[in-house]
Amino acid sequence: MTKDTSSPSSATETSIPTMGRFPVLDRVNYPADLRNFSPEQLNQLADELRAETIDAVSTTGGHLGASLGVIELTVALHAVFDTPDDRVIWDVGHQAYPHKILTGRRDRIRTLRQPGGLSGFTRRSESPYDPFGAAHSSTSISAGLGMATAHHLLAKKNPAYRERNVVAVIGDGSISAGMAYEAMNNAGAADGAASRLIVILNDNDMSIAPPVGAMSNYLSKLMSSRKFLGLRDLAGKMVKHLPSRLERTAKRAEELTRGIITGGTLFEELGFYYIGPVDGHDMNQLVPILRNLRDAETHGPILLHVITEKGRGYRPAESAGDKYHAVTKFNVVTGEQSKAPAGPPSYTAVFARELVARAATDEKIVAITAAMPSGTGLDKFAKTYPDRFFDVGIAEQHAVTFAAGMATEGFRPFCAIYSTFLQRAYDQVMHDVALQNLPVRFAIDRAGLVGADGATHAGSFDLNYLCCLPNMVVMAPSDEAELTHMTATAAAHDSGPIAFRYPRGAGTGLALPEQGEVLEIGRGRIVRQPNRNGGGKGGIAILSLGTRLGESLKAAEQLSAQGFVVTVADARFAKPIDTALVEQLARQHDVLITIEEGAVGGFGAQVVQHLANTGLLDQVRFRPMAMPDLYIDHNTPDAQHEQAGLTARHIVATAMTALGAGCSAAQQTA
Ligand SMILES: Cc1ncc(C[n+]2csc(CCOP(=O)(O)OP(=O)(O)O)c2C)c(N)n1
Ligand SMILES: CC(=O)[C@@H](O)[C@H](O)COP(=O)(O)O
Ligand SMILES: [Mg+2]
Repeated sequence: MTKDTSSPSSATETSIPTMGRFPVLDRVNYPADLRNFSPEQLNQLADELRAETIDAVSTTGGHLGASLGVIELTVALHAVFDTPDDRVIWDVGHQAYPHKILTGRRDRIRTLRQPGGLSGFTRRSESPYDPFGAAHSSTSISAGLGMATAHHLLAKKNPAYRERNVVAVIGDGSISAGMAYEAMNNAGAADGAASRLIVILNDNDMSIAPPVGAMSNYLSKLMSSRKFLGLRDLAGKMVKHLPSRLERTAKRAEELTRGIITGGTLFEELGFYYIGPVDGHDMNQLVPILRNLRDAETHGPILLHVITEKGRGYRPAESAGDKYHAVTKFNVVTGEQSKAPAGPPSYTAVFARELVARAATDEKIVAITAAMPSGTGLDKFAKTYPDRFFDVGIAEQHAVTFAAGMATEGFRPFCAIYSTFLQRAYDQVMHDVALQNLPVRFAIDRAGLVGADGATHAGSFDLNYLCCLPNMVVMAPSDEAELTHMTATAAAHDSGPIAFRYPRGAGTGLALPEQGEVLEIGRGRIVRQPNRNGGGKGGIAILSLGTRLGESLKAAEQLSAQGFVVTVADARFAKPIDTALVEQLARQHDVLITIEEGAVGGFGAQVVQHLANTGLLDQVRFRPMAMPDLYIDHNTPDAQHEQAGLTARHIVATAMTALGAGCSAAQQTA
């Protein structure tokens, strides 16, 4: 997967360079504009929409491959369904760029993922055509069933109410998650409530990496064992009155009694009416099929299985291993993506390097990812130790409990999951790991603010949800050398669960140690010790957790240039905190600032609790700095840190304000 390292342009640059080049697309501002198009016009619209999507993403970067795979489906859905009254829900939402273009957002499509611009995912506040916001996967069927049920209740009360069609489009990768099955389990038995729910399984045989698991194998078999449904087959299968659930169950019971196995699909067994597979790029099939579904007087939940190709219609994407899942800005003609200037290795790479090195001498180390092998760096581990690497699919909950199971048998599992996606597995972390004190190692990537993916992907809450769990050890490296040490520490920590969180992107560039050292649990370090020139107490202490240490040191320089005594310490551990260090800093300084890249209630809360319990809170002006109580939108990471108030400037201001509340002469002793 390619990383987006391009610097975003301003969201106010909203020119439409392709205007005039696309005569059919130019006529469409909203879906209503295309509903009377002829089949030829719809096909041409799809071609133009594809070209427009490619052109736009070439200037912004983003999730291109998935969008290219659903161009025809997007046009067909908006041509057939009465959106936004009929609801179309895009699972994950990373494939919704063409949908955005057709739903009144073409003039802003070149602001995608840029500061102040369109989100890279669906978002309710952006458009009525986005009935459900997403970015985390596998939510669409549940949300769709909820909407369908709500409409059903309204229709029951008011016979004049038109029950809306609800279409949930979910990918073959996303349907591996438990939530999708929970939803199907519910929908398949929901009787009338799910009667206008249509699930479209967009099967492109790709996740971010090639898909894994039995479900993926099953879909491949389903695909290869059946030819594409043509219109003639469909005529037989789809009549105006689709068989009711009761009729289907009766037919199935009768067939089973007679010993006939009709090859019913898993979806049929779950109570869905399965239609497919269908060529998802053939508009001339898609439109009549969708019309038929729309017009059917009764139907139960339906699963329409469409086969598509990720990256379709753009050769560089079609031939790329990752199908251009996520790209930087690129040259449309060559497909060449802009490269980040050579810089220090990413935190992800540093973690992977140390884990691979540790695994060489420790055969109990195993590594687990939930469908993010390249994003977590575990693809490197997989290459070296394929037997000890497990990609469990988009299934974070399962990943955690699977790791717990391995830990019970004496293995040393490293569960590498992005902070935001680990939220999915919280009960598993608590109930299956922490409560049983099992030594699962959580390598938590993308901690803190992540840039263009925005609030849905920010790793804001892991410190909060982990630090409150008994038995859990929580670390955060301040640089990549520290990450090496923490990886080693986690490997050596057999007495219970341990987590370490690190950010997206490049490290500081410092030389890496040959090998990580095992750190003493709960011990921080002082990294800047002021010269008190024989003076005693006073000044400012900054206790930083994680990679805000650089900003803390900058702030210290600025404050000491103004004559203040400043100590800077690297907490290393958010839990257990280094109580001796905290007490020392509180006793020796007038102001104690903590800083962390996480929501209020994480590391700072641990420190304040200790200060309060020891009475030290009454003796020091304590100022915890954490993220503000809001969701920070997509932007450059620097701008996000600025908005979060977590830069050197903010630390200085915090210190000055605290000092202004009663600055003593002792503080000026530097
Ligand atoms: C809960 C969760 N875990 C992981 C991800 C990261 N992720 C985003 S898209 C994606 C692959 C989705 O595959 P699929 O549904 O088949 O869609 P495609 O990209 O193939 O169109 C993954 C793993 C996520 N968004 N949400
Ligand atoms: C859509 C999605 O969830 C992923 O593709 C995500 O955008 C990856 O983020 P990174 O680029 O940080 O790996
Ligand atoms: Mg897919």
